[in-house]
Amino acid sequence: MHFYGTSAINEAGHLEIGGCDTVELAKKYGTPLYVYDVALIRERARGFKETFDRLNVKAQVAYASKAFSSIAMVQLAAEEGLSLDVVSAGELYTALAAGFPTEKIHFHGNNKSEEELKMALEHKVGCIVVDNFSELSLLEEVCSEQKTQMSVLLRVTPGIEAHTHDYILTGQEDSKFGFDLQNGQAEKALLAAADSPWIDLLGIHCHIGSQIFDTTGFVLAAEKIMEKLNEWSKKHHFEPKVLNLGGGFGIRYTAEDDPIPPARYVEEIITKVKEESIRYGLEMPEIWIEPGRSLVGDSGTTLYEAGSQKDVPNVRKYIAVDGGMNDNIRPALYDAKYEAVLANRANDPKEELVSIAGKCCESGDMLIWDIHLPQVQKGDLLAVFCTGAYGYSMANNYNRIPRPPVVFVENGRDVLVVRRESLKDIIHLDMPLNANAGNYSR
Ligand SMILES: Cc1ncc(COP(=O)(O)O)c(C=O)c1O
Ligand SMILES: N[C@@H](CCCC[NH3+])C(=O)O
Repeated sequence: MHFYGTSAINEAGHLEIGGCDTVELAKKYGTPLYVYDVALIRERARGFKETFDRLNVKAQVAYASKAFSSIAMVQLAAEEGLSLDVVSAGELYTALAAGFPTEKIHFHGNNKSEEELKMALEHKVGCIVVDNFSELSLLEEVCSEQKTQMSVLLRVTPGIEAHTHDYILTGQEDSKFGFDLQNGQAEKALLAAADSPWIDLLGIHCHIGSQIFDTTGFVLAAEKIMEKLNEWSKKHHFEPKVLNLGGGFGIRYTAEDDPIPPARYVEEIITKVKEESIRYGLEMPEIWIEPGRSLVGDSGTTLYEAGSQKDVPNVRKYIAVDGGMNDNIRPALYDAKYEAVLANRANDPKEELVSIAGKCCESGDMLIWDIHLPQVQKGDLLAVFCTGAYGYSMANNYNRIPRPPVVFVENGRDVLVVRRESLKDIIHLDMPLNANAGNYSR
């Protein structure tokens, strides 16, 4: 068993996280339940920041809140001195509700609405990452209407095929994101932005994809961008203050994953940008990054109760749990792999090979195919590791299943930070068609 952060087996043979017994947590909050190891999030955040400090580079580490956004999570990011990447009015609203310093918010998205841009301006976010020409003109309109200048990064697509799942690749030429660096679009956007009295062009942004295990793609992207920046400095006297190289740093989900330490990504990116700045005689820009998964991914564990079982002789044994693709759609969406243990019998020998199914009406609703576990009994507690990123944030109510609560644990204390959705919550947006609405309160 691989232990993440503060996870360990206690004297009772139970999995504990943050000094809290997961069996007790399950009793107190019910299952399914997301448990976040706060100390591990802090350690990851500090690791990134210390690397920049050690290398003496001006930087911002922005937490990509799409990985897991909640008021408490955003407040934790603020406590750790992180900036924040938001992609929608909803993520921005969460940040505002959390009292996050708005000048440290970076607003992303490939189809921001006029309302979203107005909201960003009204709350004076730190910068808007402009994705395409339509957005550039819409932003100009909104800024000129409100007589407000806005700081901007231009998102470019460098034409890099990083090695990861196709659905989470973003740096390749054929992508819905960003201005193409090679075909002249990015340069056109640069000129348009530089020409606008309403836009303060801070620099360039690039994000090549997610769950990437080596530094080659990042280094190549930095190299390609620096080459263009050299060209643009000569042709257009443009030198960026900021170079944002996005997130995407891979983490360990299973024994098959062998990620490099987060600091290595940062070190290699910085080394490349420094080298290229010296080579071209350019000022070293501030380096911004926006990790999501590598900040919160391995700090999250989901607890489930084992329920019904189905044995298909000579084929496989299915163990169904009380959650599934509602709270973790990644296996269905990306064929993502996870490790798990029986949290109430963590020392018991592994005796059988089983597959963990969810409770949705979908054959693809599987959490884990083929895992060795002790003989699972109804009522056992299954802990699935590494569900901290893109678990809760992509959770859904398919089959009208309420979303689980989220608990933060640290130093033996547990704090409920997102409550469980109730059946009332499930129907609270519904409008009855006639008076026969039944007796259930809404
Ligand atoms: C623009 C942008 N920045 C940052 C991230 C965070 O990526 P990750 O969670 O892989 O670090 C993403 C998601 O892939 C993204 O699209
Ligand atoms: N949601 C994805 C990654 C995409 C991240 C956002 N660009 C995942 O779970 O791996």
